[in-house]
Amino acid sequence: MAMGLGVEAEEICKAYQGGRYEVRMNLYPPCPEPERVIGISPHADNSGITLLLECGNMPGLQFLKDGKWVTVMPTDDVIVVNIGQMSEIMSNGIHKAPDHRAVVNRLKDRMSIVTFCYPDSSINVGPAKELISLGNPPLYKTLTHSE
Ligand SMILES: O=C(O)CCC(=O)C(=O)O
Ligand SMILES: [Fe+2]
Repeated sequence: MAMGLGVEAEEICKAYQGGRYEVRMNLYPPCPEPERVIGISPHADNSGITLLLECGNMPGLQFLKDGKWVTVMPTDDVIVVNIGQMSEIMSNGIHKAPDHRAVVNRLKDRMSIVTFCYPDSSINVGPAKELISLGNPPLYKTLTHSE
């Protein structure tokens, strides 16, 4: 990601050296009235990146794209990599932390295993200095992950 942005990788890596990984397992039981229920409400992750495994070939994960919910079809041996808000800040908005949600279905259980990669909670994270110039002001505050 640093290479793609043309910024110093060391700065970004430093923030993750004392970082934290959090694993969450979500289980969505089948629901007789799925259209009246939401599995996880729309949100953006506050991680740096999120690694998401959809288990059991049951779709449910949706991302908001151009105002429409788009389903991510589970694919064998594939991990979905999602951008979190801390990366949106570091990239000064070039990488977006997209809104997503999970819906339920009436047929069977769905499970996802999600790993959130967080920067060091006490390190200051702000837009990378290489991305800031007179014409490109910082669009985000510099803050720590706990803030
Ligand atoms: O279960 C899913 O596919 C989405 C889970 C999710 O977005 C989350 O745990 O933050
Ligand atoms: Fe999420």
